[in-house]
Amino acid sequence: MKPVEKNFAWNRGFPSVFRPRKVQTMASDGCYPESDRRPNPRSRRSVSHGGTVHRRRTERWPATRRPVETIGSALAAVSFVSRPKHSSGKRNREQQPSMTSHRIYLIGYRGTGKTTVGKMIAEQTGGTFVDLDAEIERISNQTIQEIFRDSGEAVFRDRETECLTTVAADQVGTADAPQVVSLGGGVILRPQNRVVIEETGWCVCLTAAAKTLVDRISQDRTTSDKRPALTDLSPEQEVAHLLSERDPLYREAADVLISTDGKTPQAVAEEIIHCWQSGDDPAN
Ligand SMILES: Nc1ncnc2c1ncn2[C@@H]1O[C@H](COP(=O)(O)OP(=O)(O)OP(=O)(O)O)[C@@H](O)[C@H]1O
Ligand SMILES: O=C(O)C1=C[C@@H](O)[C@@H](O)[C@H](O)C1
Ligand SMILES: [Mg+2]
Repeated sequence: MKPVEKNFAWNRGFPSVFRPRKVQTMASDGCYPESDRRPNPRSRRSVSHGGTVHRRRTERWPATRRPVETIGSALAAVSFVSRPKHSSGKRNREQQPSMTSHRIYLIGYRGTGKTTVGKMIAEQTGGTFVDLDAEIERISNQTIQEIFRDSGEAVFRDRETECLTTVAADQVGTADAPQVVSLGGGVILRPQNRVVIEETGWCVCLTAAAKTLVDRISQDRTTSDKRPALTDLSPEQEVAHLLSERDPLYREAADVLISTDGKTPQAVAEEIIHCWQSGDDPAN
């Protein structure tokens, strides 16, 4: 079921202008066929509009999907997706008994602010913070750029799943001081990652218009180390096409969508903290 949105503009302005140069079908692990990979990451892949969309949650928990409601003016850009409860300590354990951790996952495309906002939430709630990309770099002793260059995206995705699984296994955080985990922009590509996210935390998806993302990514000083090209398209084309491919997956994984356009990271952090502390969908 699709979330109702406000200020949600991933694909705005990019419908037919930017066509992929070559269309490939994304495999279920979120990567492209090995045979199509070339050594240089910048020329390694093109993008697909036809990537597989896995409908895991509607198949597993059809009864828990509910219509989405937007909420009042203070949180006008927040959309609630259909999970029954989140993990702020008021989770309905009968419905999802495996959920015992107090964890906020942040997902969203590169540049939506997951790392920046995640740190703020942890600081302001007294919780702990984990950045999954930083964990992957730590266990690899390489930057993400170097992992892509030396080992390829498939190895990066394997390490991403490994790190996510490790982090998710910890029973950490409290309702007042949650563990905040900022995930990589592509973590939602693998169905198994989405299951882990679903079962071990409350998931907030940050969004922004494609142009906003291109601007933030190009201006961020960590981009050369952390954001290798994912296609051989221009930055603008890459963002537009990957957003269109990932959009359904972000929505599937998210409990809440929050637009970050025109908001400071602090304002975004406050929205998320407010939602977390309110303990349930405010519209209910
Ligand atoms: N709400 C915002 N307004 C303006 N700039 C922002 C906002 N959020 C983040 N930024 C800036 O965008 C850049 C990317 O932010 P950040 O690294 O937090 O994104 P990310 O979602 O973690 O990206 P990635 O998926 O690549 O790790 C940084 O320079 C950050 O300061
Ligand atoms: O969007 C993506 O696929 C990525 C986003 C970053 O967070 C990193 O995880 C890496 O650069 C891949
Ligand atoms: Mg980040």
